Amino acid sequence: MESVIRISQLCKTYKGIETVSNVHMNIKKGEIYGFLGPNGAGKTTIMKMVLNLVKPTSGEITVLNERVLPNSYLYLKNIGSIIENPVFYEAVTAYDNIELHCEYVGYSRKGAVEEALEIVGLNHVGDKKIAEFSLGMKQRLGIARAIVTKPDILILDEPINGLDPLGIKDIRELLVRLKEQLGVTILISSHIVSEIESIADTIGVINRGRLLTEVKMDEIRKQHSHLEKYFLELIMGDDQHA
Ligand SMILES: Nc1ncnc2c1ncn2[C@@H]1O[C@H](COP(=O)(O)OP(=O)(O)OP(=O)(O)O)[C@@H](O)[C@H]1O
Repeated sequence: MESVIRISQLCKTYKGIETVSNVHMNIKKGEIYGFLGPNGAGKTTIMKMVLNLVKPTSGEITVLNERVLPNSYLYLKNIGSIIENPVFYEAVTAYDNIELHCEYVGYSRKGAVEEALEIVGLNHVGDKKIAEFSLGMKQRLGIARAIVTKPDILILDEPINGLDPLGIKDIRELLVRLKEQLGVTILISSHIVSEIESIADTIGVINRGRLLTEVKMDEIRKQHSHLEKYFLELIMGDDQHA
């Protein structure tokens, strides 16, 4: 299957400390790639490098067959993203926030904002100001903003953070729908294994800046009862060698 994001020999050093070390990843078209690792493992840094928000120290990133270079930006039109907590204009309505985003990225399609709000289940509160939104509503709105331009790729950094169990279920179902109905490729990070277990096609596990494994969920299911056990064994085994 075709790779939409290819990462090879990727390294990032901050103040002499290598936080991402020789990482290789292959995210295939139309899959949900669960990017798992403990706090501080390097997930956000890698996602930021894919989005050209952080420049790699060395290595190569290719998105939709285009090499990401320091001044690349056009490829970003194909990607919707949430990195860390989504930030909005608090005094502006949900609808206007998404519309402002569309204007900013130069996207205009009639009904796009309504459609995105509907997909994430916020169509009834489009005229509410963000100041009145709960954390879960903001997370959903972050996804609405990420999908409003109908991107081929979604990069979601811990999008389920702070949601209640029902909210988590909704977002999971939404991501699967986006994959199945729209063929969107999704890279989603988490440090909570159970959030990812039921929806991911492939798992990449990162610890201390190194990718320990990249494996199909089907393979894990064949050999292990739970992803959590597999994940903890990998991380603890790696930490023992530190
Ligand atoms: N701008 C920066 N300057 C210095 N160190 C940084 C910077 N950004 C990240 N780091 C360090 O890089 C490492 C990886 O951080 P990163 O945020 O990528 O991890 P993460 O896997 O996303 O963690 P979490 O699950 O907590 O969000 C951490 O040790 C962090 O302190």
